[in-house]
Amino acid sequence: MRKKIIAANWKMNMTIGEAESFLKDFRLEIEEVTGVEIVIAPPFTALPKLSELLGGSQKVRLGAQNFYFEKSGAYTGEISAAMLRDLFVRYVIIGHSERRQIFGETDSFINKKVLAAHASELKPILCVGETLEEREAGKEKQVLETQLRGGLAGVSAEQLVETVIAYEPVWAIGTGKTATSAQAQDAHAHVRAVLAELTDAATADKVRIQYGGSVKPANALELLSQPDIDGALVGGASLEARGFAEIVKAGVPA
Ligand SMILES: O=C(CO)COP(=O)(O)O
Repeated sequence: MRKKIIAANWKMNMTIGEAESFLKDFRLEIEEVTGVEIVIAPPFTALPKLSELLGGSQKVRLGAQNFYFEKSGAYTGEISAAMLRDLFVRYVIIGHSERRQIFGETDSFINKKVLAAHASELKPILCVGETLEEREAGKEKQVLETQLRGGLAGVSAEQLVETVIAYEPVWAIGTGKTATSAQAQDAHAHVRAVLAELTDAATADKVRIQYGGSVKPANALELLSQPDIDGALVGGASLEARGFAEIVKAGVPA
């Protein structure tokens, strides 16, 4: 069985002080929780403090929201995989729709990051998802397939098992509109079918596929009960310790 993975994507929120106080409250809330993997992806500035406070905790892993695929050099404003590894970061979010839309990231650029992450022992959380126009035109499956094939080009079966896919329909991000559990399950099953085509069914069966887009304590259990939904990538609702802890608890095996 795939262990659920619940990740907080704090986006451009949380000062160091706010992150510290979140972690203090959150750890109390999840003291009894087992059987679920928890990831927090704060802004870069809060990573050193959280890394120090977590001290290599197995219970809460650190993620980054971005990085650049080159090893070092003249890339003003960028952060490398080795810099993240210095802070014991395990996961990195790649290809979030905000990076695709606002910062113009393409599938081939995203693919370079996925390959560089694996080469540096960072586990990618590769985000895919269609816009409202694409869904209304009935193209969502085609869009997912293009993003997956492009983003995962050259990724081996062993690496795919260490990759998390996040299905985030763009129309559900920050809008309060969640995909219904049936819509999400349908998309996740399609993602898994594409992964099976890229490798084989046994490999695809091991890959964890998160849902993201207005996940809240009130809808987490229903979403996480679907057969192909193996976790959540949570934005807004991950900024509050108790609410995020409730979502984490929805991922604990029954
Ligand atoms: O983009 C998301 C997580 O990466 C989802 O954001 P919201 O949970 O705020 O809709």
